[in-house]
Amino acid sequence: MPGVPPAQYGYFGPAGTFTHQALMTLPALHGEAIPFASVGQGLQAVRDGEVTAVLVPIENSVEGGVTATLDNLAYGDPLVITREVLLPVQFTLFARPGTALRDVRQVLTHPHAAAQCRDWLAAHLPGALVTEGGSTAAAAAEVADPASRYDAAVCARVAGEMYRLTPLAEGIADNAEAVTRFVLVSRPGPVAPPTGADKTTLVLFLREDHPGALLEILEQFASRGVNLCRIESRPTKRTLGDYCFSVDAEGHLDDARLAEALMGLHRVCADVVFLGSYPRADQQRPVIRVGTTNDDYAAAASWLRRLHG
Ligand SMILES: O=C(O)C(=O)Cc1ccccc1
Repeated sequence: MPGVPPAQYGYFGPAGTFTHQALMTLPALHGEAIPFASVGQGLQAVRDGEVTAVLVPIENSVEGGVTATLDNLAYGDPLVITREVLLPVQFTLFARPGTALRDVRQVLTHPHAAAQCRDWLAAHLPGALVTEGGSTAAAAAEVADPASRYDAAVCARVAGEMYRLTPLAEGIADNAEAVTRFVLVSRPGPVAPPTGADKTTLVLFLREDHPGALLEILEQFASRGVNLCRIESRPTKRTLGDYCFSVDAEGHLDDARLAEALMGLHRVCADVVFLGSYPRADQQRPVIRVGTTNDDYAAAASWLRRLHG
């Protein structure tokens, strides 16, 4: 179409990262894929309008939350999640051609990859120093340089092949079932309509520390029949012991039970950051409890109006 610039999608790169592979599973995103060396740089490029959206890792089934992503979304200028992608991750140890496993003294990889292969590395390379760097693919690129001090990288098979490295050991994750969750992040805009299997991400700041403060937050969800699929505390970075809560709730902003829970949270919290309602990657629909459908809420509201006579 003349005059309309093609969309540009950023991802946590370089080429060959797990995030890059996750982006490839979204063929509906037509546009140029642009790598960013850090989550922060990618998210800033969205804020600055350099790219339409960026794909970043947010959570791993073994290692937990990706704090660089959670904190940037919680404390940076407003952004929203519009999609999520789940990717099973498998790790391979790659070295420069000619290097044998017994020659490996220094290993470079991403912190989440190091954490997920910790037992294997301790058992098979007990004397090796494991250094955590930018990304798994950046580690592969570094190891490919003959002048590098690193002998091996833990990365995806595609990354090792891309940089013409030699696989020394495949499937080295301590948990073969590990899955990483990635989110596509855009500037705030109209929320896409519900699909019936949606998630809403929020960051909740307590008004003041008091007994039952967390219970008060949880009650807003529980009393409206809203299930949570993730909750974790993150330091507010103001003072030691001061936390906010990063939450994924089942449902969409257009679901009356979730909207009512949000209004309740707005009353009891100092701040509620809305990070988007988007379709669940697993398409799992919520169990809807009796009395919590949109029709139930509408009927309750019209009953209340009728009380005026
Ligand atoms: O470094 C990468 O390849 C990433 O995309 C981040 C990451 C690292 C380990 C597991 C999943 C995602």
